[in-house]
Amino acid sequence: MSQKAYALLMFGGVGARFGWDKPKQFYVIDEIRRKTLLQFVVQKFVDFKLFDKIVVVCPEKYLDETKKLLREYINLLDFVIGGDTREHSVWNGLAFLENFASEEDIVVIHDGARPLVSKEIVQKNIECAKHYGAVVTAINATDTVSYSESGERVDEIIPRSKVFIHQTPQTFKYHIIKSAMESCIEILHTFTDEASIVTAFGIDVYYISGSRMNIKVTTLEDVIFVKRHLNDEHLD
Ligand SMILES: C[C@](O)(CO)[C@H](O)COP(=O)(O)O
Repeated sequence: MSQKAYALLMFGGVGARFGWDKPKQFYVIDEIRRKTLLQFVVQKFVDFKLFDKIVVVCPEKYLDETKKLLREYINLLDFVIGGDTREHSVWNGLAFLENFASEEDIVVIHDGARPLVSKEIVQKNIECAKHYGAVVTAINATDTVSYSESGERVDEIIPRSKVFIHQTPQTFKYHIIKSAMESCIEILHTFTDEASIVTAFGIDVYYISGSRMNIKVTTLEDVIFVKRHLNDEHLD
């Protein structure tokens, strides 16, 4: 039986930390091709040609604008309204997939705010999730990392070789992510990613090597980094 692959592209947030009057997905990050973050990421996932379905999760308030910007690919996409937190948005995406997905199908969850992810990383996620059931893209910490209860002074140094920074995609067999989220539905808001939920559910999550280029656009400085990279790429 061939396993299908579904992408959940998370544009559910309103970008409070971004400091702009609209959510960051509407910011033009590719000035040469005049593409917003939203258009850039969706086009990338469409071009990968790895998915049976691509689901765009976005805030209700911006659904019309999102659809308008993506009209070029509208027949290739499905749209789901996000929830109050990231994990509620993912849950809404999974609930939508219930109509299509089989237990063993693969769900690739990706932050809409990570435009520089490569096809290789996404492919590796799908391959490894077929084998392991649950994988997270991650990189090693290269700075020294400490733990602090108060946030004012260092309590403990954590050996950095043992610290992994989670990125996306995070990829799972449908039944694993669905059962894991169901099991903690009341406390979804306490989690910041899906790997944490699946780990809390007692299922092993395996690392896929990420990339330092796969940054999450959180602030306007991050946008400058991405824009510069895309401009350089265009000049090459
Ligand atoms: C999922 C994530 O990218 C893993 O590092 C991160 O937790 C997303 O955080 P955000 O608060 O949705 O930006």
